[in-house]
Amino acid sequence: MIPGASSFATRPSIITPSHDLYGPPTIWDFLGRHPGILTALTIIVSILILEQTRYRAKKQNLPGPSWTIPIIGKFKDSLNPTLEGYQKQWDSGELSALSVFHIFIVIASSNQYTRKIMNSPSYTEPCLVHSAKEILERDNWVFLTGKVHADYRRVLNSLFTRKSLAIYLKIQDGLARKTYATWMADTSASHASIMTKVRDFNMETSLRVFCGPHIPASAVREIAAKYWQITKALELVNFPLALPGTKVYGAIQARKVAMRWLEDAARKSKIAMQEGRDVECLLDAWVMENMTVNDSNGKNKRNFSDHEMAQVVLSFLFASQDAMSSGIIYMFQHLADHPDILAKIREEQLRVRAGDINIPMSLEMLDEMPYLQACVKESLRTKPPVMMVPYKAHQAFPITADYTVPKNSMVIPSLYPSLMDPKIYPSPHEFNPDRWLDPENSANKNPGNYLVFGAGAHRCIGVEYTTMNMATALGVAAITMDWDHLRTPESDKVQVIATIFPKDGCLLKFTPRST
Ligand code: HEM
Repeated sequence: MIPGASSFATRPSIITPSHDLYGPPTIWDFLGRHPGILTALTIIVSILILEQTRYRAKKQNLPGPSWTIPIIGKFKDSLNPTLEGYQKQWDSGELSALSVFHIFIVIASSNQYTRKIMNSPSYTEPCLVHSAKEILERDNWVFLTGKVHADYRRVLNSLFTRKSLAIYLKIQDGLARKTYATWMADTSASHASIMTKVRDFNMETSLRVFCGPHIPASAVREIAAKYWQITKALELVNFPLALPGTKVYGAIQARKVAMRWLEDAARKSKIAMQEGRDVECLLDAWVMENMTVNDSNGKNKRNFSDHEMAQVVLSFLFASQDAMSSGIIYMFQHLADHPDILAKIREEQLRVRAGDINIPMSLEMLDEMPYLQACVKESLRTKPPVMMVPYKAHQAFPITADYTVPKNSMVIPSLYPSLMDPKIYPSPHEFNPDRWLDPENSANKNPGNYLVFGAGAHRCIGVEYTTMNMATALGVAAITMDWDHLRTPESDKVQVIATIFPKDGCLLKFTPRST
């Protein structure tokens, strides 16, 4: 008897199969005849087991799925994010875990851990969404960290001084009036989604504030039209390769178009300032700032190239286009749904303007409009355009005594739960600007919960700019227009596209203000 034959009789051999003797061919017979396939399968199975083992080792006791979908992980969910999905994740724990395309992700929901992530630069740094480096280019200043970041940011802070803001405010006021006139002139439209209207309005405002007369109207239209490609690519994790047909590829093409115009604007701004023309926009303010610094202190000369200046403007567009559009859309929706609050805004507007609705908004006037400012603050709190900010742990980060975020993981502070904390903001979903008017209110007593603009070294550089722009857009709207909201079952549902928008697109009808 052949040694081992008895075992062959009970278990078909993968070495010497005999169909006649042992019944129909099995998978083992097949693999026995194709050892290459067997090896490949063994390798794949080992990789999959390793993937699960590594995921579980990183996750430890954190809430989250106990195994990850091979290779893609939660990629499908990240393609179609919903507020409900995020809420489920936040509800699962102060820290929770998941994995997408082998990227291990820790999500923080509590105010304590959220702030800790944003204030621990020795362990963490912002990484924005996965596609951001492809879209903005890797050498964009927003990816700097530590001292180089702080130094660069100091230069950019000088573009948001009160003197510069006053120049931008004039542009914002003028464009709001011009834009609203076209919205009201459109008598054909009954209630219609304001998504595109507001995005175009916001893009024109941004580009005129940033580039002034140095960018032609055709370029503003072209960038506005192409920018949607960038918005669409802002998913937490994208398909890893920027191949033609992918969203990231489309976004890169849009960036190239925008950068050509922005570089051209930087070049023209330098010429205009050298010719002694007035400062009319952010680029002009920057060029003048450089010229002044260079005159008084030749040693610390830092001349920014057209490309660098264009990259900064692109980073501002990137940071503001979706967030500001979301903020303005929700502001219109909130005020349409709260006519009593809109009436108080109007009363304040007329009082500060001494009845003259044609006076352009100024910083001094804004200072005298606390109710308007409270409405902007509350609108951003109840519908924060940015709900989470992706960071990366550049080294193992002991976030709690029991858990260390592994090096190179994504670690995501969530802003939304802090802004909805019922202990700080009773009836958190209620749009209640009054909570900001009483200095003793828990909202004012706990500024650390107001995370609309983030916290720490990378806190939004455009906070004052944003507040001023939104207040102007709303103040001018309140005195020049009436707007009616067609509420639908989707009005209060949230659609997540980079930021958040009402699911029905916010259906409004604008008419000239009758009184
Ligand atoms: C409603 C409007 C806006 C919201 C809700 C918003 C929110 C945010 C948030 C949450 C961050 C991340 C902060 C962090 O990591 O701690 C951020 C960063 C940033 N924002 Fe805004 N933002 C808005 C408008 C703007 C505007 C208008 C500009 C430019 C004019 C701007 C420029 C930036 C920049 C450059 C950063 C990165 C700062 C850095 O890394 O140093 N943002 N913003």
